Amino acid sequence: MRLPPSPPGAIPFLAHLHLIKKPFHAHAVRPRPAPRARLHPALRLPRRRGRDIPGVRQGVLHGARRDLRQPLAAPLAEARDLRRRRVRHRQLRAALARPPPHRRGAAPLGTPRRRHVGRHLRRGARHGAAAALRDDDRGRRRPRAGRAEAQAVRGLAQHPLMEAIAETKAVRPESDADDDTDMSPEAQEFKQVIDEVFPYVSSVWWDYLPVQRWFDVFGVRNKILAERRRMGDGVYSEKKSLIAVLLTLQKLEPEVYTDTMITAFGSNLFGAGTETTSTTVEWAMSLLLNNPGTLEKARAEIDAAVGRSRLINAGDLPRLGYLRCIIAETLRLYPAAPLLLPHESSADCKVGGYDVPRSTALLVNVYVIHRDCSWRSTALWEEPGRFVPERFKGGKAEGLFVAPFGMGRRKCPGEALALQTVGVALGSLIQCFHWSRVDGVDVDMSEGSGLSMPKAVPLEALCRTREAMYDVLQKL
Ligand code: HEM
Repeated sequence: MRLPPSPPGAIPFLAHLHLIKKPFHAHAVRPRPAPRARLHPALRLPRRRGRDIPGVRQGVLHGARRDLRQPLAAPLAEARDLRRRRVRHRQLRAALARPPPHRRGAAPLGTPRRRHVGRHLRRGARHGAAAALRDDDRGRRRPRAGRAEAQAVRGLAQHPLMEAIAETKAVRPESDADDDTDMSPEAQEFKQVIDEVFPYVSSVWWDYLPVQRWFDVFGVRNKILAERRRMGDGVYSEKKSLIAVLLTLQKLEPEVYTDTMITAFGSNLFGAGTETTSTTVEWAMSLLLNNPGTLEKARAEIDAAVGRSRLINAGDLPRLGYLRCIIAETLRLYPAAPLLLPHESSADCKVGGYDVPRSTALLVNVYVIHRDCSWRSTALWEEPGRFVPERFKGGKAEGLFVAPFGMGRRKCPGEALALQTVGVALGSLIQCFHWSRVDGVDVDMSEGSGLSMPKAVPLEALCRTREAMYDVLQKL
């Protein structure tokens, strides 16, 4: 068996665990691979679930891309949940859980049931995004004059999701408005849960210490149980939210669409969709603030395609090619899930010419792949560290590997909604406000650690309403 090479330094019990540094995607996976290496060396980690198989927790590079693109019914696509034991079915399984029944192997891709659900999800998402971005709501969420903080940007991106999934308002009604927050109490509560729990569930070594099976090392289990109790049994609505759609399907197939499944699916979507989307908007705004020329170009495009007499909406996005390039370039440089979700081989297989035994945990490091310039002798990305949206113009990046939403059967089901939400949120910010950096200092672009690769230093910027948009905003 030709196992991927391992770096030196493994010690008993911990294997390579002590070598892992934060943020994981940027450090642990770069133990200097040989030039043109097809696969990063594999880190060995403590045994999982008592099986005598070393966990390979590693970024897969270069040649491995082909293997990963092959029919992903392949063993690697399985991604069995690594944390099933601890984060139980009902709440807060977030993106870490097994897929809901219609996304599991039992219902093969393309079966009528899967297509049916997919169609409803997309329709529900469109409905939610459209409703959420109704002009009257958006006006209240605009950053106040002066300083805009990451929180305001997040609220803007979060709203369509909350609306699409549960018809839950993210914005406080005018009558209840106070000066501290625009968020509705439900939105605040949800945000609090995400903020509290995400740093824990994204911990890397928590997964791998056998001792955590007996002790709740970080108090995570208790936290999740407490939050589950607090959140109750889910939010139901008669309107066409995703949850309402699933409840309709429940009537047709009650054994599949159980209450438990719907509750878990709802929290999965919330968990997987909010931070990723809002983080992407925050990274994009940060990049634009550091590249004012690009910001101006995007604004000119919006002015030409949308005008100044109304706000941008989702229907405008197909005509805003440059804005879409900005989003693609942001996701290339700062993919919200830099290691995708953990995949696990369900059978022995080969990746990049190496044998990968069954039950090996495999992390695909798209962060590194997206910044790779050394595949074969041809440069993959020119100046990969630079923000150049033009590289996506006119399909120029076609054939290059960009997979911020993953690939195969476990690919992100929220991709269309995410691109729409990010597009409208970012487009509105560009269209309505003049932006500048605080004290003229470059926005700090360091990456923090966490499942959705947050910024280490939350974005703070100065904004001023554009005169040309003043009337439009006044009428909201
Ligand atoms: C910019 C925003 C987003 C990014 C970058 C993103 C990225 C990803 C990635 C990389 C995966 C794992 C794919 C893999 O392992 O191959 C994933 C899974 C998932 N995403 Fe997203 N996502 C985003 C937004 C959303 C939204 C808006 C939703 C839902 C409303 C969503 C729902 C999910 C779910 C449920 C999964 C788990 C799928 C499964 O386990 O089969 N995501 N996402």
